[in-house]
Amino acid sequence: MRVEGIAKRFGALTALRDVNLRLDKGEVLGLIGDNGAGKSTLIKILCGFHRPDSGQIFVNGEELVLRSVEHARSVGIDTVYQDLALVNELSVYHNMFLNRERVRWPLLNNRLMRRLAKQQLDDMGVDIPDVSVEVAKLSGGQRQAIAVARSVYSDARILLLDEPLAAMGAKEGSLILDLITDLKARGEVSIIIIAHNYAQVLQVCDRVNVLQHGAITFDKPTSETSQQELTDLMVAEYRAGRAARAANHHPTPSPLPRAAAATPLPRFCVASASLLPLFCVASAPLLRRSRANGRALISNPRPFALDRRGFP
Ligand SMILES: Nc1ncnc2c1ncn2[C@@H]1O[C@H](COP(=O)(O)OP(=O)(O)OP(=O)(O)O)[C@@H](O)[C@H]1O
Repeated sequence: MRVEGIAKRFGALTALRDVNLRLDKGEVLGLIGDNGAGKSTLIKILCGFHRPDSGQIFVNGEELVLRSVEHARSVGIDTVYQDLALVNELSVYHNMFLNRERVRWPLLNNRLMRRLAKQQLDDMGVDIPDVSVEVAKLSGGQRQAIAVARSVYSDARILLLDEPLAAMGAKEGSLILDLITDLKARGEVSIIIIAHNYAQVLQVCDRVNVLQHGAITFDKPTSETSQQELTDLMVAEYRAGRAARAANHHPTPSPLPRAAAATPLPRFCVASASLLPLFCVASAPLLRRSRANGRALISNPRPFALDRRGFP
């Protein structure tokens, strides 16, 4: 896959400015970048969810104008999102064949789907003893593995993994890393992985790209870079961003007193305040009378008089 000059704006915000990227056959490419750098936006463009404002995508040398996620799938580009798009209430095998169910007319061929799902998961080294169990009962790592296996067995040739290792413990994470290593060894699928853990990126990827300011600013084989270099890049980016924000920031000491001093009191406030003594004097007799009535009622409680309809 080759991506040239991809740009994407959301209103006034430029998410991607000029992205150029290549993914070789059978390669695992790590895509890293700060929060909000545009990584997910790029993945969503590559899987047909967003239309880019400009730029081109080529697969096997041919330009592709992706119309939808289904269109991207039909040409072999599939995505595993952070939320995995699994149906918790369905079994593992039903999820594996979601949208491409095997049918023995007029019924679902559950037996065949069960057998194939078990076989496919075993092939990929994913250990799920019972594929009839509901997906909701599995661990995060197992669920992620099912989502990946589903994409691989739906004939995806390009797999886009949006933070597949996020929020996973060491054991679950290593299940996915093993799975990706396995896929890499087969060489049939090319993979882009978004990840924030540089150690894992270096462990599993062939090459790493850094997305900054809406463009790819760093492209190296993982064998030629290190966790330190990637961390330094990100820290430098963070410091540059903070310095830019500080340069644009005009400090205002305690905004409330300043605003109060700067803004004159509205005229109606001044008028109401000056009328307050007059109001107190005028309402004093009324107040005295109502207090007297209250005292009289307390000392001599009277039952309510009821009218003819029985209302007080
Ligand atoms: N649908 C949208 N509408 C408006 N703005 C969006 C939309 N999607 C993304 N953005 C904005 O585009 C920018 C890039 O977002 P994106 O999610 O691609 O970043 P990211 O690099 O994946 O971040 P993270 O690592 O935090 O997931 C952000 O400023 C985000 O707020």
